[in-house]
Amino acid sequence: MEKRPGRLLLLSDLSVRNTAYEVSLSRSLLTWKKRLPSPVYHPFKPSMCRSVTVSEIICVREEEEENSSRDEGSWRKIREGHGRDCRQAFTVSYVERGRNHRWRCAEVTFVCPDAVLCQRWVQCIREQLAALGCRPKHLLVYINPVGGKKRGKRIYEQKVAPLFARAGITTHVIVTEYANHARDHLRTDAELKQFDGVVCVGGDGMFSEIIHGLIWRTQMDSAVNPNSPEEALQACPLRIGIIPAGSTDCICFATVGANDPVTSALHIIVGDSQPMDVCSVHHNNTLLRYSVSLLGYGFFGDVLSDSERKRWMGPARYDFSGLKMFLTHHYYEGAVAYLPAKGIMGTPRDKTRCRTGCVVCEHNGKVFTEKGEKYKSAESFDAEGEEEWQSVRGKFLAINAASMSCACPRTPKGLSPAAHLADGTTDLIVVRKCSRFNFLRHLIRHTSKDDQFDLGFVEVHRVNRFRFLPRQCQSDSDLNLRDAHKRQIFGPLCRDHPACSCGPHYSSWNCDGEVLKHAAIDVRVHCQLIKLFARGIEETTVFEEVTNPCAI
Ligand SMILES: Nc1ncnc2c1ncn2[C@@H]1O[C@H](COP(=O)(O)OP(=O)(O)OP(=O)(O)O)[C@@H](O)[C@H]1O
Repeated sequence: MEKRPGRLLLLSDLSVRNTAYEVSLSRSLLTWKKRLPSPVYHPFKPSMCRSVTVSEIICVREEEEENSSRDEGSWRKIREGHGRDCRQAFTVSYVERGRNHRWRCAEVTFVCPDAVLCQRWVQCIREQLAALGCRPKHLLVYINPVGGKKRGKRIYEQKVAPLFARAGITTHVIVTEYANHARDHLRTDAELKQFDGVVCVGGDGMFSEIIHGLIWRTQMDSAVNPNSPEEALQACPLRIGIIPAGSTDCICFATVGANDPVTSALHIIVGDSQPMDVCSVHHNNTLLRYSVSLLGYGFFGDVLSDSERKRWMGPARYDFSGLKMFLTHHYYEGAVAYLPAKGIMGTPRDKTRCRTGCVVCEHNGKVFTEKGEKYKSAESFDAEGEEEWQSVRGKFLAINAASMSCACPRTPKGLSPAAHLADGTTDLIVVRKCSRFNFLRHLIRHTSKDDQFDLGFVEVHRVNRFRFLPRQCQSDSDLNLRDAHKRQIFGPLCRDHPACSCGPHYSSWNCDGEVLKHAAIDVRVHCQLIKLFARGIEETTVFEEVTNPCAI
């Protein structure tokens, strides 16, 4: 109903840079059309007609137009006609889409024939913005001053704070003083009721701190035990914004489509909301960590552990450790048990991609909300779920669980191209022991059009939950990977021959870039546990980018 052209709230002849425009406002759109001297219609000429959705207007402000040289001509006539300068103008700041999912704050100033009309326009636009309801007014901001190139504070002060101020958002800013400062503050001290959202300025490590603090706090406030893998966790009420300022900003890239502070700030201002699944990772009824992107054992676990020891190399350490781990070709024995996701839309090998307004996430989100009640108690979960567990045993080069596509500039398709941000599942990818050549084929396919899962030694399953137990882990509670790493120091050259008893028995789990200290883990997906100030990656059409056509 709202988008019908008949529901115009205002329609006036105003001028933009001395040119006459017909300007209209409905509940959903602000449109300005050039008044043409000839009736010839030019639908593809960008300057003919512009429109911006009201939900993407950042703010409106009144201007007292000054009589500058560029404003000569028609303006002077108005003044002469009225005997005094009564012109009024208002400026609308709005979101303008650039290339590669980047957003910018654009402005257009409309000059009105009189002050009363100007005030009517300003008031009407403000009323529409106030009615949106989803926009944050007060935010809690954590800045990591040492993340990435140590530019977090400057990025926030120069690029983000002025936009928040313009949009009328107030903030409480905390510059962190030590690792886990933000997490601990959120867990205990933060007065969360005061805020409409939490913003982190930093990289993936900083985002991880925020979700660990927020999820923990939400469970404490709801009397849910986060250490029990059987408990259905309570969804966090506050949305999280990420201003990318780290050396790895994968979560921001996956949810916004760009690593750009201004784009992220604008998604926060317009009050976007993107739900996201979170995996809880437990060991022996103790919570180890939460994960939103990748859990990797074997290859990706080894690359992370090795690269952590080579931090002095900078970002090149990932390439170095990746090559080293490919050449050493470790494999590990163990068993994976998993619960396949049932009754859902989508498979890990279909062609769908998780994009803004994803129907798979919406459908599966509903399915899991309805199923949620059944999983609330351990008894009902076991009784119903036990017979559906399936398992894979053997020797593996890699076991990965991708809760999102994990696309990044290095692997544009991602580890699991069809994985979804908020469908309540994770894609469990099992790469069995194979030759180096075959493993290379699998890795290379991440960067080509070929299906990386279409290989005999690779399995992929969309699951709700999985458990991993490494071989020789009879009493897994004692398994401490620090001992396994010590062994690696003494036997780095002979990995493929267990007979030498010099190869490592265990790899370690890479949990969103952090090394887990236990190999035996129990992972459960919590559907849409958190929400971000984002909207997923938008499908862009050439038409939209070039013309911004008028929608009325
Ligand atoms: N004031 C601080 N001093 C030291 N460490 C901090 C501080 N604030 C946050 N941290 C920690 O810094 C780590 C890295 O932060 P962040 O993710 O923002 O940057 P990054 O450069 O992308 O990191 P990395 O490359 O290590 O993933 C986080 O794990 C966080 O816990």
